[in-house]
Parts: sequence; C-alpha cells; structure tokens
Amino acid sequence: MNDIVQVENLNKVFKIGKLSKMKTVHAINNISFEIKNNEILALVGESGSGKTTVARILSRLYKRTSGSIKVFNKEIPMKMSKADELEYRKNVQLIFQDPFSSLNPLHSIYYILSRPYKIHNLCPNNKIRENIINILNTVGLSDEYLDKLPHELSGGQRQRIGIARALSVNPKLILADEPTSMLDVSIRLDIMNLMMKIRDDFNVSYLFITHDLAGAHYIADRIAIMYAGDILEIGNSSDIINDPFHPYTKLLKSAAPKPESGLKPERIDTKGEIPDLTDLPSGCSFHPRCPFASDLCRSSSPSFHHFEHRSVKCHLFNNGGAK
Ligand SMILES: Nc1ncnc2c1ncn2[C@@H]1O[C@H](COP(=O)(O)OP(=O)(O)OP(=O)(O)O)[C@@H](O)[C@H]1O
Repeated sequence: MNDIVQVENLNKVFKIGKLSKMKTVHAINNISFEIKNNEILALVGESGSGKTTVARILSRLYKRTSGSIKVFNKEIPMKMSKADELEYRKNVQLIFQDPFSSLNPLHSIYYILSRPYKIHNLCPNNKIRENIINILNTVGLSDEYLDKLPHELSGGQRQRIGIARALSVNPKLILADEPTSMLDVSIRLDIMNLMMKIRDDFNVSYLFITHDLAGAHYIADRIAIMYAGDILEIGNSSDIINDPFHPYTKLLKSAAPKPESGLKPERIDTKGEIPDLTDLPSGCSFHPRCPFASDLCRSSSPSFHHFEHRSVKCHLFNNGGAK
C-alpha cells in the first residue's frame, strides 16, 4: 500500500500566558506515523493527549512548530500559495466532533452542501443539485432533506451531512475528530459503518480520532496510542487490542467500559494523571503512572522497539522484550 501521508518528527508547542508568566505547552512531541492508501488509522488517547492538535495540524488549521509532513510523497511547506492551499484542503477534509455546531444553523442543507462545489469549482452550476442529491444518497439521506435547516435533523443525520460535505470534494484523506462521540450509542455504529463503506467505495483513507478503544478496534486497520503528545504504541488494531504491549495501552484497555466490545478487562495498578504539558517529566512521559517504572524510565526517554505488526516505545522491551 502506498502512503497517503507521512508525518516525521512532528512537534507543536503553544505559548500560553503573558510575559514573565508565559509557559510553553508541549502538545505534540516528536511523533512520526504514516497513513496508507485506503487505510483507517485510529489515534487513541485520553483527553489532552494531543489528538485534536494532530488533526488540526494536518488540516492546516494549526501551524506545526517543526517536523515534516508529506502528502503523496510531496513535502507540505509551512506556507502555501492560495491555490495550493485550496488544492490541499480539497484532498484533506475534516469531519468535526460536534454535528450540532459544525453546520451553520441559518443555512439550508442544500446551501451547506453546495458550498464545496462552488468553492472548488467542481461542476457547472446546473449540475450542483444533481450531485448533491447523489452525495445525500451516498450517506443514506434523500432529497427531502435539501430544504431543511440543521436543527430539523437528528445528531446522526447532521453527522451524515458533515460526511457528505467532506466527501463532495472527493478527498484522499478524511480527518475525523471524534465523529461519533456526541452521538447516541445506537447511532455510532451506523456512522462508523457508513465511514467504512465510503472508504471502500471512494478509496479514501481516514485518521480516526477517538477516546474509545473499542470503537477504534471496530473501525481501524491500525491504532496509534497517544500519551502526552507522544505515540507510545502503534500497529495492527487486533494485535494492539487483543495483546497490548505498552503498560499505558494495557491501562486504556483495562479502563474500556464496554463488555460487549469483546475486550477482556485486565486491570493494572497505576496512579496519577496525564502529566502537565508545560513541565513534562524526564525520561519516559508515562513513568510517573507506570507500575513497572525503573530508574532508567525516570532518566532516559525510550525509543521504539519494532515487532512484526507493531512498534512500542518502552524500556521494558530493551532486551528483546518480556512483556
Ligand atoms: N490553541 C491552544 N492553545 C494552547 N494550548 C492548546 C491549544 N490547543 C490545544 N492545547 C493544549 O494542547 C494539549 C493537547 O490538546 P488536544 O486538544 O490536542 O488534546 P486531545 O487529545 O484532542 O483532547 P480531547 O480528547 O479532550 O479533545 C492540551 O494540553 C491542550 O490544552
């Protein structure tokens, strides 16, 4: 499979506060990953681990502090011409978490879905309506929604409109930032199934951001586990869920709430919370919470150890890796 996106040594810091009280938030700390053609990569982690920041950098809503981003093997510069920016946004679309606020309440569904066709000049004006109806059908809605306002739709229907809007420009990559977290449990599966069908029918790749390990297992080919702006384990979904290697992945699995997901609870003893990103701990960022932490973990940052279908950033694997 060819890579759609290659991210290398990505960093993002935010400066917060003023003058002498200014602090540096280390939101993303030197992460690397790739998303392959037709692949769904899930980014999983607790609140504040940096998932949304990654999506915002990839969608160019945030500027990266440093690091390299390649799309189709072409380096994406920090600054782009307007034409290149438009082309980039056509290829890389974002679906938002909140289907209630991501659609302008004053505009009809027709108007909302017509914008991408006009902005990107995708077809003659007299073809827009036909294309919108096709895309509505693709996301499981009919033309009776064209004249409705967003408040007349359910959360699931609104998220379908968000997906239709993203899909209308024929993107190569969709960045889906917790697209199901605000929906009823019964609707979540429908939306994930729709996204998977779209992946197959339109050959798009996704970066799927979620707190929910079970949801990630359901939809994703590979999972990257994020903690304090870093990726601690990345690899094949089934391997990571059925047999997590990193102590933090084990912790996430043990906290996964859904017995019907097939996840077997495996409690590990741990303490504490995600570290202060303005004052990251020395060594491994997870060591203050890790029941297996040694002096080495406190003093030295681990590098990745590579296994057949995954990579793990943990000193426990230094000697080939007893788990
Ligand atoms: N614009 C900003 N200015 C300052 N700090 C920011 C900004 N955006 C994000 N952060 C900080 O960066 C860190 C990562 O935030 P981010 O929203 O990416 O995490 P997340 O994993 O997506 O969390 P959640 O699941 O709650 O959305 C947090 O400490 C957050 O406070």
